[in-house]
Amino acid sequence: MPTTKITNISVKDVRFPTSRNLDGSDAMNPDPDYSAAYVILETDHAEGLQGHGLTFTIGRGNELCVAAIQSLSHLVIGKSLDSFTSNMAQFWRMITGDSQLRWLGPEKGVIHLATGALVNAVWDLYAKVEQKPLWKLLADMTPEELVSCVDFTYITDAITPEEALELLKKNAATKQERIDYLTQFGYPAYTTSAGWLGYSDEKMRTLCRQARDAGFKHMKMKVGSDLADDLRRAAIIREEIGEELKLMMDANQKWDVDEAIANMEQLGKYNPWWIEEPTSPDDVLGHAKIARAIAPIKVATGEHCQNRVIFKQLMQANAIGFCQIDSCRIGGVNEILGVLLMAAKFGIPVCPHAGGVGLCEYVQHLSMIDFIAISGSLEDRIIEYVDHLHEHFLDPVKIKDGCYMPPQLPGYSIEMKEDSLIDHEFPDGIVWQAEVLDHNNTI
Ligand SMILES: C[C@H](O)[C@@H](O)[C@@H](O)[C@H](O)C(=O)O
Ligand SMILES: [Mg+2]
Repeated sequence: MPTTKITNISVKDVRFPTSRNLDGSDAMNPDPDYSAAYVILETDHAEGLQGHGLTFTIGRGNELCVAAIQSLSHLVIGKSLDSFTSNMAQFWRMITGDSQLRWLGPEKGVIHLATGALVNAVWDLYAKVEQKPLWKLLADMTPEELVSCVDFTYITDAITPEEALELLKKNAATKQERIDYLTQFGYPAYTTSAGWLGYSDEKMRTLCRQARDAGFKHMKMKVGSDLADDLRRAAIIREEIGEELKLMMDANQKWDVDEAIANMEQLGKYNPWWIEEPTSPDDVLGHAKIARAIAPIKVATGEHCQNRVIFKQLMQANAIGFCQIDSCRIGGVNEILGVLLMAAKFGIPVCPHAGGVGLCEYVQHLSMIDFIAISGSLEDRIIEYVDHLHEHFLDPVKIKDGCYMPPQLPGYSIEMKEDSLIDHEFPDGIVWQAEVLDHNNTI
């Protein structure tokens, strides 16, 4: 088969005016405009295949990610896909190892968000060329092949390639059973759609009822603005969902460590399963202190965890009960696989961060490969689901009875419709031009 060459890259600043309805609002982020720094890898493939990837932001600053992706583009333009896929760990080290760009991180912040978009676009292209959805491409790899995708630099004190191999080999013989299970029942999801901070009590009640009727067994609410308000809203949600559904709380980094402990003492009355991002995402020891103080309520974090090293420390310090990988905050599929392997070794369930734009489409593949080949378990594992913006994707997620059904089309499910990309391009797309008109009319 002829090799596929990456001939060019285009990068787009795509934004959705979600702040209009306060969708996605939380205590730290009251007015997010869900956005994507969106990459298209052009190729010379006979069927015109392209690789698509994005990194998620909440509006202003998306242009910085676009610029960072452009700065990385020389690392892939003119190269063949085979030269990457023949040694995926080396590919990832090459992308994160440009000595001048590395200075901007290393492996954190805007440059790492950009890495996530670019690396994921390469995986999307790889899966399309192989004509498999990404989860299946990974599921069909031997344990040796899967381990060879991971850069173990800085994590060998937590897991070595040999240990990873052993772990994967244990699950290899029974992979098909779990694929069959997913095909029949799907992967369990939880919803955050009802619990955004900016929603009225009435809207929250209606959405709670709808979510319950749709078969969800877990729901997440936002906390962290005002304790009295959090307690009042938690009481309303419990009234609507009853005691048997699991309730999770998300403070989006609002609290100091001791404040988190004190507040959770009171919110504990509503029996939360986890408290998410109780404090700064960089405060490993702070998370550990909170975890010790509020047990059996668990601590969850990860959507702002900057790389595998911080995930490693959170696990080593017994600071988290749930690991919330984010598909494009860290450096894409390769780095995520390293985190999934560490989580499996430490026995910590992975419940990915999703929602935003495209994150549900992405993470379903990651949880599925975790179940099929890595942890081999569904116990205490659920994928976040938010009911926004799926209509913009060519292969949107399919939810059945509160579960994600395995995607079937080749790729990483992240390709957006052409019209959506054009209409939402910032600032010239018609959606943003209409926003400017609205704004001028109201002043
Ligand atoms: C600004 C965003 O909507 C966040 O609130 C969201 O990602 C959230 O933390 C989540 O866990 O879904
Ligand atoms: Mg969160």
